[in-house]
Amino acid sequence: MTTHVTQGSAISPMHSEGKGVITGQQFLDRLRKSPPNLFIDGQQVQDPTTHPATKNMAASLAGLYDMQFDPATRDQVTYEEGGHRYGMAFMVPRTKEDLRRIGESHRVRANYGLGFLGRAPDYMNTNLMAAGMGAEYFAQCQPEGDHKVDFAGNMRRYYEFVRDNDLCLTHALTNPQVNRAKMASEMPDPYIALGIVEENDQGVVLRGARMMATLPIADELLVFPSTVLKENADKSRYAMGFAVPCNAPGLSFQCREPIDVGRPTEDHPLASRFDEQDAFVIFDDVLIPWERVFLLYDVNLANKAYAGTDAVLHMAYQVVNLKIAKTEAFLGTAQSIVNAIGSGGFQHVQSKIAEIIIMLEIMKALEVAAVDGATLNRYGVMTPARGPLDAARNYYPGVYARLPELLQYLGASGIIMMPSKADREGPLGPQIDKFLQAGNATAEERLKLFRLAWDMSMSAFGGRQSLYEKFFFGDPVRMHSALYEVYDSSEYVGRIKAFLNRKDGAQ
Ligand SMILES: Cc1cc2nc3c(=O)[nH]c(=O)nc-3n(C[C@H](O)[C@H](O)[C@H](O)COP(=O)(O)OP(=O)(O)OC[C@H]3O[C@@H](n4cnc5c(N)ncnc54)[C@H](O)[C@@H]3O)c2cc1C
Repeated sequence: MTTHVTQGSAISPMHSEGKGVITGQQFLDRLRKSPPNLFIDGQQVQDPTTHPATKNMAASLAGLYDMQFDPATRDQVTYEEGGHRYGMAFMVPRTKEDLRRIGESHRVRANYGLGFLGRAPDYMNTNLMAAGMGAEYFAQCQPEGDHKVDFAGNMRRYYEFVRDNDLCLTHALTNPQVNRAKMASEMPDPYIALGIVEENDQGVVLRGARMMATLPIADELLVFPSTVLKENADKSRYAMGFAVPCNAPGLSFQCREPIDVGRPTEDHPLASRFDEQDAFVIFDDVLIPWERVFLLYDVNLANKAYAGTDAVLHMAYQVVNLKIAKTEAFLGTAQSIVNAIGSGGFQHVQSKIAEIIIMLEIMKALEVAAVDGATLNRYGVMTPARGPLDAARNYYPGVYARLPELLQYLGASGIIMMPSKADREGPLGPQIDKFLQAGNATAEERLKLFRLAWDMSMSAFGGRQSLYEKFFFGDPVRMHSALYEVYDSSEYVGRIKAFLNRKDGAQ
């Protein structure tokens, strides 16, 4: 591999240029000035704000940033502290009311993308808030060599750095899917999985790859300790937690084939706006300055970091709110289709809409229960209850596939017979207007609606969403196992035992 260690100083020291929220334009300017090292179709993206595959997503992110200044949403998505205004996901909740405010902010921001923007910046921001508050957790770790590092201070300062500059973060947790029967150290090359090459006075040098980073159109990559290490040893070169700018020397993001293929928003209403991209992340001897390192070598600490800081619960709280917004979008679209073609009188149609309502109400109830059962954690952070959030993040991936399926059942041929905007404006326009009108809408309105349903459920965009919902919070199989491991059912086991041994009047 090429050595970039000598160029390591290219990563500037962390300092806060700003103090709080930025506008969409400021976000775009920053992205243009320091573009992430993205590769698409064999070429490096010079400017993600103008590249055809990324410019619309960059513009959509800018729209999210602008919500922080829009009088209609400003107070919902930002908060004030010490004379500065910050994004709401950075707020440290001290009360249940604070948690409710944060939840509302998550939903307002999620509605902007109808819940289809999986990794809007709030996801990582809320992770950092919890990690920053739980920074003490990282004080337990020390590097191998002579370098004494204040990991806890680094974590805390990094949270403040991201908050103060209103940065957009992506993250990458899993190692390449080369051979899941083997440990990272047993691969054909010890640096297929991301590993530590050396420590030096400037920082730590990393080599290898990570499998997936959604939203690589970002300022920084966070590799927060993950729970996927299989190493048996207490110490491992594969255990780490750090952050790095997405334009760091030696760091590359190999993006998947774009889903935004340049069609008008009327034709591809979601893909043309919210192709957040997924990238394979390659580290070619990347130097991570010490101030950006949070944990090294300690497998046990790495594996338990999400739980040890409660970051997982705050992230799951963002997720449950996001999924509420997404389910509401499915319900709104499904009901609009039914209204459009006049099928609402059929009993099985009502039953299909009812299925969506039930999913939505379950998710809403779990959100309420998570706040209701919230408690202050050992770092003084009001933390949503684990039980309802575990239920939500295990429930939703299991039922999600039914949502696009229901749209297909309700829309039937309408979801495929959708002439494009160009067709509508072409020679057959008058016929399209006549034959493809809806019971309650013009052909234009009807086609826009059905194209949205198609992008939700059948297009390349919809297909990726189906995969995303299965895996974005982890492998559902292992998540179920984890739930089995942590859930305390001893009270109920005891009750059954007592019942079996009960001596009562019945014979
Ligand atoms: C669209 C999309 C976006 C994503 N975005 C991100 C992101 O932004 N950041 C990020 O870090 N990750 C992201 N992920 C990755 C996600 O975290 C993983 O997909 C998930 O953790 C599963 O890991 P894997 O994909 O490597 O699957 P694998 O671990 O390779 O699993 C493949 C199959 O083997 C089975 N399997 C493998 N090992 C075991 C085992 N030990 N026990 C039982 N079964 C096993 C699995 O059940 C599955 O059926 C994304 C994934 C997708 C699909």
